[in-house]
Amino acid sequence: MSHGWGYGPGNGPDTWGEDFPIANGPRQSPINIVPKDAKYDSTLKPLKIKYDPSNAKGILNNGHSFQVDYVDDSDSSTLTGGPISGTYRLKQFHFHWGASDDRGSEHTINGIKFPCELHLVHWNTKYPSFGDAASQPDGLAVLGVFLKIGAANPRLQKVLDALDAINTKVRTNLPLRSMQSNLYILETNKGSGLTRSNNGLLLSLLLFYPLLLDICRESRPPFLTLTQRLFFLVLWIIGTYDGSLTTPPLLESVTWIVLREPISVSPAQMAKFRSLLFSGDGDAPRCMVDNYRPCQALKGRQVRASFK
Ligand SMILES: NS(=O)(=O)/N=C1/NCCO1
Ligand SMILES: [Zn+2]
Repeated sequence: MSHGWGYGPGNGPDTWGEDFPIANGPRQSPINIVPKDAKYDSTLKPLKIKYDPSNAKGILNNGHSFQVDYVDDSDSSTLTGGPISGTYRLKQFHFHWGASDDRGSEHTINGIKFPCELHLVHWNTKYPSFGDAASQPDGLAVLGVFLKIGAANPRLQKVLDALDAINTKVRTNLPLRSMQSNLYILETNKGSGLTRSNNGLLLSLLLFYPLLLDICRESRPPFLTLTQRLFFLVLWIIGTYDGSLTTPPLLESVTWIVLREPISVSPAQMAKFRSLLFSGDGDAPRCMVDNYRPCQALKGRQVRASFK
């Protein structure tokens, strides 16, 4: 039985070009980001993230990573601004990580690897579906967030708590009922009049909360109300560029938006990621680690940044 693509010695990233020749294409991902070579682009608009936790529909182990899938039949969870035009809907998020803390991220910064990288995958609503968008040069936008070793991330823990139920590769989504209430990070300050219904900036995934709150603290002019401060939330982009999916079919349809600020993950939480298996029930167990593609050639592409 021919094994599909994976991260092992016989089916890893250096073999993907056999079935997916685009692996050697002109805009492959990930890449090494060299901040001093990135071009500061003052025209980059503020990134606007709006996620509705009730859109989360399931979590699954797909044999390459685990992902949380979102209902994407409306514009209730979207990404706008930054380098993209129009509205992109959240489809799913997933992670890439290493067998040890010295590796695991797909993008690198000055050659430095992080232990883990979060990808939030969005599709351009100018196309009828994710599948249609995925074959278009401006079809997808993926937000990349690095995870760095530090304090345990209580909000990340809510996601990791679900992993015991998807330890092996499965084909179906595990309902997320128990997690939905926790998937949201922040009840924005009710006193500020920002409520679930009317707040377009309801903060996004639990994974961003500490990040956004810190940015809010750093960037907020003291005289502004929380409401106004929220609109000053700035997510610094360390690198945005035209790239591809980093997993087969490696389609060159992704606008990558890699954030500068990492979020924290504890060693114990990293151990939880590493407790997953690539293998399915009944197969010889193979630990799900090192599920990252190495950096690809830049091939003349310009990487832009939202800060000097
Ligand atoms: N790592 S990645 O580029 O986000 N890859 C994928 N594949 C399907 C959706 O996102
Ligand atoms: Zn990914």
